[in-house]
Amino acid sequence: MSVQIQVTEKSFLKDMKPNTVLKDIRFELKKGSFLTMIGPSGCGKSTLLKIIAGIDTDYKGVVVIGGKTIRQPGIDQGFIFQEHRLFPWMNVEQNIAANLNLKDPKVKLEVEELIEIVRLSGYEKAYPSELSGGMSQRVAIARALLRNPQVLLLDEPFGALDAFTRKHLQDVLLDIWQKKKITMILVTHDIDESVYLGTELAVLRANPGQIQKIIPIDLPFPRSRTDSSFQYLRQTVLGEFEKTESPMFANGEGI
Ligand SMILES: Nc1ncnc2c1ncn2[C@@H]1O[C@H](COP(=O)(O)OP(=O)(O)OP(=O)(O)O)[C@@H](O)[C@H]1O
Repeated sequence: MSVQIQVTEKSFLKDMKPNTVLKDIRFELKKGSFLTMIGPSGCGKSTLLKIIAGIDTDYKGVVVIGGKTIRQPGIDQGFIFQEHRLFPWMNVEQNIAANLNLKDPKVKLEVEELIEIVRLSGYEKAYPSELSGGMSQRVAIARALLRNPQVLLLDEPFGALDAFTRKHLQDVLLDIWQKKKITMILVTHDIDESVYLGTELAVLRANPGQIQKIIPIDLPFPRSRTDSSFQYLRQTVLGEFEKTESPMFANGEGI
C-alpha cells in the first residue's frame, strides 16, 4: 500500500503558547519502500511517526495509507518502539499472539512461521526475562507482523542494542522486508544504519521540523558497508546533516 503524508503543521503547547514542531512535511512512498529517517534530536521524528501511526491525530494535514485516511491507531500501522514492551508474564509465542487465540491452528501456524522468520526457533516457551534485548525486539517485530500491517513504523528499534546485535537485527529486518514486502519507515540516529537499510532516506532539520532532503539509496541488496558507493552515499548524507547546522553533526558520528 502506498503512503501519502501531508503534515502542514503540528504544534505542542510550550509555556502556554503553541510551539510548531513540524511544518510542511509532504512525501509519498510507494508500496514496498523502505524509508529511513534521520535528523537532529528534537526535530520531530518520533512525533511524525506517531502521526503516521494514528497515535497522534492533533495536527493539520492528512495521512493516507492504501487509500484510507488514518484517524486512529490500527492494525494496518504496526509500531515498534525502542523498548520492546513485551508482557513479562507471557512466553515468546504468547507475546506474539497477544490478544489472538494461540489455540486457533491458523494463529498457531502463523506464529510458528514468524518465530522462524525472526530467527527465534527453540525459544517459543521462553519468557522475556530469559531473552536478550535483541531477542525481545525480534519478538516485538513478530507480534507486529502477525497483524499483517500495511506499514511497519520503527522508532529507533535497535538504539539500545550493542553494535553486533544491531547489525544482526538489521539483516533480520531486511530479510522480513524482502519476504513480506511491507512498506517500512524507520527512525534512527545512525547514519550507517540509514544507508544500509533504506531505499530512500529523509534528512530532517529542526525548529520547526522540516524535510531537508529525501535521498534515494539506489544500492542493490545485500549491501556492503565498505563499498565505495556506500561510502559515497554516507558522505552525501553527512553533507546534508551539516547543512542542518547542528553542532552534533560536526564530527560525523551518529546524532
Ligand atoms: N507530548 C508532548 N508535549 C509537548 N512537547 C512535546 C511532546 N512530545 C514531543 N514534544 C516536543 O516536540 C519536539 C519533537 O519531539 P520528538 O520526540 O518528536 O523529536 P525526535 O526528533 O524524535 O527527538 P529524538 O531524536 O531526541 O528522539 C521536541 O521539542 C519535544 O520536546
